[in-house]
Amino acid sequence: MASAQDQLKQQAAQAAFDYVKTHFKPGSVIGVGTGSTVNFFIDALAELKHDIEAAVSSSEASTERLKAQGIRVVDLNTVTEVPIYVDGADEIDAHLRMVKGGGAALTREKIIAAVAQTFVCIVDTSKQVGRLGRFPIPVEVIPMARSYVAREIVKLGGDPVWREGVVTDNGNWILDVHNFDILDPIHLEQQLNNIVGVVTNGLFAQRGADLAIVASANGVETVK
Ligand SMILES: O=C[C@H](O)[C@H](O)[C@H](O)COP(=O)(O)O
Repeated sequence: MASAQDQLKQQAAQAAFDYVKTHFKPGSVIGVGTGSTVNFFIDALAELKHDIEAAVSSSEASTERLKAQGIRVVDLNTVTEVPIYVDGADEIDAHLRMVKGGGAALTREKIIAAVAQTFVCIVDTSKQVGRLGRFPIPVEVIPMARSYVAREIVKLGGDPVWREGVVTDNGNWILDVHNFDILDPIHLEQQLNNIVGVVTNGLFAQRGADLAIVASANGVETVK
């Protein structure tokens, strides 16, 4: 039997599917993120496979799952518009700023989010926070820069831990940064990006979500 949290993830995913069904223009490309919540969304999306021109995907795992559902996946370079992007998050605040990358897909997620017109974030209520940073901030680094980047992060007040053994879809490594006291997420996002050797970081504050679909025991709520 599915856990209570999985049931909430599935409810958020189903509500996102309903949103897509209402707002999606047949023949356009949909952006699809990564993670256990998105997996429920991909499974629901199969129903629309004849209307969807194609999907762009933020990970090899999601690409495989989309293809298994009969949904074509195309290279983002062949696409100029992504009207809707659906993805999960590890944390989301009231301003719809997020922490992402628990599944190491942050860089491709940030790229699709940058292209997308509407970012729909799907979460269960456990991901809602007053202030970002309880979940460690993932930072994707070029492997040879790992130690240097870690030292620079310590100067910013964080405690980086190498996610040893994990290689991203881009061939890079992840540092998970604990104990940041995040008063200004946009500023920290920029500071982390300014460290040489950082590919990107899991703070999605400059470009947050446009819409959050949050499932809790009281039902599904849409936050704009
Ligand atoms: O890298 C992974 C992504 O940012 C996910 O969207 C995030 O980790 C949430 O995943 P889940 O839905 O499995 O909690």
